[in-house]
Amino acid sequence: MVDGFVGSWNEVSSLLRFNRNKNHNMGRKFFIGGNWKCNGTTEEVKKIVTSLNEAKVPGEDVVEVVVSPPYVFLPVVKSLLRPDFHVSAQNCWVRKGGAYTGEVSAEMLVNLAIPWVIIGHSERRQLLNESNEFVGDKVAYALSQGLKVIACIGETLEQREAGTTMTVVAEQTKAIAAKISNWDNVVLAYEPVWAIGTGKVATPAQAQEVHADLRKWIHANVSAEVAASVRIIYGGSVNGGNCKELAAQPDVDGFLVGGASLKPEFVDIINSATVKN
Ligand SMILES: O=C(CO)COP(=O)(O)O
Repeated sequence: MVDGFVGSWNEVSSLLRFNRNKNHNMGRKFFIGGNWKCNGTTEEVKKIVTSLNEAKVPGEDVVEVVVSPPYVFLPVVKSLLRPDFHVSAQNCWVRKGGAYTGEVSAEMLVNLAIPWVIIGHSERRQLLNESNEFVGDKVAYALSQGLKVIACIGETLEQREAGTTMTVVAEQTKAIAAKISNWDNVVLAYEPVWAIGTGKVATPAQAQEVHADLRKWIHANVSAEVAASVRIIYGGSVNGGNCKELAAQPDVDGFLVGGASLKPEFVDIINSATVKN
């Protein structure tokens, strides 16, 4: 009797889980990040916020929207932005603040109630020599302070042409996995370097292939649970024209958008979340 009850409860709960997953893409809410990079004046930033505030987009139950202005504009954007959208910093320091001229600490972001931070963007990896290990340390420290992290990975054109894409992104992910034990507040952004700012977007098949392989890697090296639940978003020349086809890929859980996040087409990209429903 007890066994029968346990059995049927397991059946019911797995059925519930199945239905929930079927409707919501394994429970992974679509995520749209707008990385404004090193762009904007106060006036321009206010204009972008005004147009975002007027935009018609699906509710927070369907899509999570996070915009990432430069540090100096974080307070103004946060104060003006609609409450269903959130803000992110583009970087933070690897440990507690102190004598680190020019840096901004995770504690400061928390103090300003900035919930998200981008870490390991390829522009920082390339231009500022941020290593896999340094990125892993930064992700771990930011999480330890209560921030949510968009952790970026991705291969260069040379590495793709040499057939090492998966090795490269697995190494980058491994360096993060080595430093953290809880992935609940991590979104992984796969951003092939050759696609960033080049207009050369990955094909939906290319993006899907890497995302699916990454999920398999996480399944084997982290856990089945994290593999099923972690959101893997794509970044690199996403625009209003190509977002729907990319969004339709089963392992693409959203986008990290650069150039197009400064333009009205960002709203179309947010609306591509409806492809999943
Ligand atoms: O780097 C990116 C987002 O972080 C992508 O930039 P683009 O969308 O301009 O290619």
